[in-house]
Amino acid sequence: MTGGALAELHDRARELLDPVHYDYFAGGAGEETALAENERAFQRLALLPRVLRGQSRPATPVQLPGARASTPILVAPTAFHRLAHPDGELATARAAAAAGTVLVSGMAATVAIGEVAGAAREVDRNAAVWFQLYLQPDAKITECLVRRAEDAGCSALVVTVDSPVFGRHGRDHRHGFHDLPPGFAAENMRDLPGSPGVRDIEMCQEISWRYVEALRRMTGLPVLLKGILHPEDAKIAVDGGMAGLVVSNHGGRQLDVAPAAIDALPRVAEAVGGRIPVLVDGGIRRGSDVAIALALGATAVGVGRPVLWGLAAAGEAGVRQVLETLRDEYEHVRTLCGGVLAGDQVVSRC
Ligand SMILES: Cc1cc2nc3c(=O)[nH]c(=O)nc-3n(C[C@H](O)[C@H](O)[C@H](O)COP(=O)(O)O)c2cc1C
Ligand SMILES: O=C(O)C(=O)c1ccccc1
Repeated sequence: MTGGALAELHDRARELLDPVHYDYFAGGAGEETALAENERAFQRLALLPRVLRGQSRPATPVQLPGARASTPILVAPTAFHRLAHPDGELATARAAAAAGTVLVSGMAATVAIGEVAGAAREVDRNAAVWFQLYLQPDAKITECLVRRAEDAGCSALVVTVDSPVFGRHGRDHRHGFHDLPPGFAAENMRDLPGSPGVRDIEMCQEISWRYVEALRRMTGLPVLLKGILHPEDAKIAVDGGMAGLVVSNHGGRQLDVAPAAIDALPRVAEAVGGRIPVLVDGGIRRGSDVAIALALGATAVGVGRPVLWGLAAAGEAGVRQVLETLRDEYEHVRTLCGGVLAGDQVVSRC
């Protein structure tokens, strides 16, 4: 459940969306424990403000791989935006560019990456768009997707590594929702080598670090790994030349017994030791969640479902409202905290 200032947009989205599509966006894996924990974990945390620090006005830009964002609040990759709004990923891209932040556009987008990146650049010619992908068992397919992202002008790749198999989403199963309705397609998967039409996205449990290394050699783009929770995996990623990590349990849509992303962040940040940026997503619903994540060592955060609610409620303007609200709240909280956010300011409410 979305609390705070974004609750109304969530309610509006729920009213407007087909209930099957609403449940696809809202739902999680298994008993939805990881999904609920992502939000609950933030409620268990509080921030100790520092005082009398003679602050300057808050400016909160962040340097990220291939992007300088004006806020540390990114759009996380989510699938099938045209199910939320007819403009789909084009609207999301325009809103992210207007907010001066990075859109991570998904491999499972319903608009092709070239058009998505083009829409962002029409708003701001320096807009940064990253491309999220799942490594495919056939390296030729992965390589073709990488070239499409490069040709589109994407400035980084985000490889999602928490999905050796598809998550089991009970709500989708109960609705019999397994495929996009007619008229919608995962447009990045169209006309790939050896497959006429739209190819299925494959999850493959044989994918290993060797595939990541092959990808790194395939492209000059920075590569981030998304879905890291274990500190040892974070160390392997740093040693393997990754440009960044996203601590994430995939919004509670993969391993249901996974911890909340924010609870996994401190150990990952410690293992990385500042060598590369560490991002986190899952359960970010208000500005104070952003502040807590940054205090615990994140460089930036990703926002998934709230962006979908904004998109469903009001298209581009709705996504802009989500990003602007989170930014405004975050800057306010940061100022009240004395303009600093460090690990020693985070305390438990329990
Ligand atoms: C409907 C939906 C689709 C998603 N699709 C993808 C995807 O294609 N690739 C991916 O890496 N993550 C995907 N995610 C996970 C998000 O990138 C992100 O990890 C998650 O939504 C963050 O949690 P939040 O929704 O609580 O903000 C999806 C999430 C949702 C809700
Ligand atoms: O729904 C998801 O969470 C997701 O990651 C996904 C993966 C492939 C196709 C569509 C969505």
